[in-house]
Amino acid sequence: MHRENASVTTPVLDVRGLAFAYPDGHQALFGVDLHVHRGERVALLGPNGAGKTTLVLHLNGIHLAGAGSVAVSGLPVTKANIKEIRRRVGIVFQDPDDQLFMGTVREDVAFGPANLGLRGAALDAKVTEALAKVGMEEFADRPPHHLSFGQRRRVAVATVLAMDPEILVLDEPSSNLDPASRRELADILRDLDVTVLMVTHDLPYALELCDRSVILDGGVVAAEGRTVDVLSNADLMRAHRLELPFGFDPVAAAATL
Ligand SMILES: Nc1ncnc2c1ncn2[C@@H]1O[C@H](COP(=O)(O)OP(=O)(O)OP(=O)(O)O)[C@@H](O)[C@H]1O
Repeated sequence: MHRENASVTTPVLDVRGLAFAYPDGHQALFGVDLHVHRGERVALLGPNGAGKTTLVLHLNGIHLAGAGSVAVSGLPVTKANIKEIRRRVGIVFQDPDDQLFMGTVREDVAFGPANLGLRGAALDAKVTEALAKVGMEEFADRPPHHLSFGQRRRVAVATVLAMDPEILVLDEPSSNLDPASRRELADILRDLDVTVLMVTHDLPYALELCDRSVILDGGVVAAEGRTVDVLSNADLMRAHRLELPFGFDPVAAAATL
C-alpha cells in the first residue's frame, strides 16, 4: 500500500482488544474495539459503571492498556510516547475546575502550547485563536474562578484546542449547563474542525452532534450504529439502561437537524 493510502485509512483513534483491571483487581474493560476516523463526531453511550471513563483515561495514557492496544493517528499510547499522545488527544473533563488552575484565562489557555515550546507572538496568536473558537476572547484577562460554570467549560475546551489536538474527547460536555449554555456549546462544537469523541448520558445531545454512537456496557462495545438508529431501537436501549427524555422522538428530532 502507498504511504498516502495508509494515512487516509489510519483511524485517528484505534482501540483494539483493550482490557484493563484496576489495582484492586476490578476488571473494568474486557476487550474494547473502537475506531474513530478523521472528521467524525462519535458519541460514547452506556450506563453508569460501563467503563466509559476508564476507556477515556486510556486515550491519553493516564491508564495504560493491560491487554490490547490504543493508537492515535498510528502512534501507540505508551509511556515513551506520552508527550506527543497528550498533544494529540485533548480531553475535556466533566469538571472544568480540574483543568483550570492559573490566575487568568489567558495563562490557562497558554499553558499547554507554552509547554510545547511556543513563545511570544505565536503563543499569543494561538491563545486568541483558541478563545475565539469558544467565543471567550473578551474574558482572556479574567480569573477563571470569576466565570460562570458554562464559561469555565468553554475555557476548558479552549485549553485543549490550543494544543491543536487530533481528537477532542469530551466527558459529559452538557452536564450542569442551563439550556441556553447547552445549546451555545453545541453550536461551538458543531463548528469546530476537529474529530470528536463525546461521552454523554444526554442522548438528545448525542443525536444533535454525533452521527454515530457506540454503546459500552460491561466493559465491552455492546452495539454501535447511526445515533438515530441506536436511539430508536427500544430493545437495545432497554438492554443497556438507556432512556430518552419523556416524549423525545429521535426520528422526528433527527429530521429537524
Ligand atoms: N479506581 C478504581 N478502582 C477500582 N475500580 C474502579 C475504579 N474506578 C472505576 N472502577 C470501576 O470500574 C468500572 C467502570 O467504571 P467507569 O468509571 O469507567 O464507568 P463509567 O461508564 O464512566 O460510569 P459513569 O457513567 O458512572 O461515569 C465500575 O465498576 C467502577 O466501579
